[in-house]
Amino acid sequence: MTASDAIVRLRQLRLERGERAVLRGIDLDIARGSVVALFGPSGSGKSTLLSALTGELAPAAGSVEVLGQPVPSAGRALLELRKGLGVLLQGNGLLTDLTAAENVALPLRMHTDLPAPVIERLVAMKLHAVGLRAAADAYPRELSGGMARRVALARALALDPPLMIYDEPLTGLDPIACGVVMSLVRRLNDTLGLTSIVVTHHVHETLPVTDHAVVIADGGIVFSGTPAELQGSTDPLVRQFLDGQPDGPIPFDSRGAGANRQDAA
Ligand SMILES: Nc1ncnc2c1ncn2[C@@H]1O[C@H](COP(=O)(O)OP(=O)(O)OP(=O)(O)O)[C@@H](O)[C@H]1O
Repeated sequence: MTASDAIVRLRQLRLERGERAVLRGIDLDIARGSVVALFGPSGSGKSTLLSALTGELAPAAGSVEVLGQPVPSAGRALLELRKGLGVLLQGNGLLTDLTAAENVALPLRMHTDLPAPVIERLVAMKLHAVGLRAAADAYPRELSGGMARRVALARALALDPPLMIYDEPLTGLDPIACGVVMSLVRRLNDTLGLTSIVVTHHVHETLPVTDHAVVIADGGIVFSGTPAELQGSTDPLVRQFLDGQPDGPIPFDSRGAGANRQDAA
């Protein structure tokens, strides 16, 4: 992969929470146009890694480049970079007293000076993209969990960000809604020319739409490759995670174990 193919480049990245290194020595390139799944046991540092991409957490060492530039630590430059990131956080974050359309319009109202009729048209397009144009006037409480997630997705897409970041997009959804959301992630990625990073525990629902899978555990990347390579992996850490075994190299309480390892690092 050449530098221009990578939309995210991490080099010898070390991320700390408090005094403790959650991740260290992370090298990773994410190819433009790909859907990349980031897996790992609870507490392994997936959300922490996302925080580094969005500039919420500065590296303790190493570098983070997103959209071809080092992530600024603060100020206007960081706000500008964030406009290029569509982030769907855990939970939908929809405002309950606004309709679906009003929720999707929020980022456009906040970050652009577009006239109201243009915003209305853009909102209709985004809702159409997630298959919910007819639900424009519904309030979040009137939507199913899967529909609400898709409205949140439309809102994350509002400013046409080239990079989408999904943190646990399937939590709380039934299997059918999981399938719908993951197919949508893939379809939007391809039709809109995006790059997508999906952090999730839902390995089996996610792998079919994924180009590249990364597993983090024990403070580092323990696997990086295609879904087929992941499924064929014989690495005990990877197998334990994939097969959901309680006993294995990853201690059951991975948060505590990580803390101990870092003390030694
Ligand atoms: N704001 C914070 N302050 C201090 N420690 C934190 C903070 N956020 C996360 N941590 C710690 O950092 C470690 C990694 O947490 P993180 O949330 O990144 O893991 P995760 O892989 O996303 O977990 P999960 O799958 O449960 O969401 C954990 O030990 C967690 O307790």
